[in-house]
Amino acid sequence: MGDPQLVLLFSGKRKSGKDYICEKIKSILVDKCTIVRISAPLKSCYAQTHALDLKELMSDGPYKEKYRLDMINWSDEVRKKDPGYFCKAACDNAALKPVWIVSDIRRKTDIEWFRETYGNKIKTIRITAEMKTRESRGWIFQSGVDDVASECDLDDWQQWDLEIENNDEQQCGKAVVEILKLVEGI
Ligand SMILES: Nc1ncnc2c1ncn2[C@@H]1O[C@H](COP(=O)(O)OP(=O)(O)OP(=O)(O)O)[C@@H](O)[C@H]1O
Repeated sequence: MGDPQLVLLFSGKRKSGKDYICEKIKSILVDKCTIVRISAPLKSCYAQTHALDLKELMSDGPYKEKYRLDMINWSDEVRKKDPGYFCKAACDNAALKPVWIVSDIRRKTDIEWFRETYGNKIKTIRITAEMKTRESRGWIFQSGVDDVASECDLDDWQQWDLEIENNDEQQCGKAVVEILKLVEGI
């Protein structure tokens, strides 16, 4: 594993647009960055141990939603033994680039692991969108998913380097400008 110069940690509720914004940043920074998904080793390990289709699980469709609840519960068991397990696995597999875009930070323990590992190279970014926006993007409240730690643990965390709203393209454009300021000089 090579160390990056800057690690951008993105958090947000389901359908707030984490992936969408991370892909936009990636399309601008291109070879300077890579997207790191904590969900990647998590899903690959889950698919392997449960004999499931990893490609479908990685996509943004009904297959992922069908298994989300069970995956959350299974991954919680792994985290109980080692809270940084999936963060470390994701970083071990990440490409050597100056900027890492971690698209799916969900827990305080995720941030703690990155802080312990990468120190002041980390910047934390919270993406928010109104409930009606998230609904228009397909979000439907699901008990056991939207009311548990994987979705709510960072709701009361207040040390974000950047808090951005993503309800429309205009806000998204502003957000991208703010995020790119964090990358200046790298
Ligand atoms: N600013 C935007 N303008 C238009 N569409 C958007 C915008 N932001 C997100 N979307 C769309 O909303 C949907 C959800 O976005 P995305 O998958 O990025 O959310 P997410 O926060 O990663 O969700 P999840 O946690 O469920 O993976 C996608 O179809 C995406 O294209």
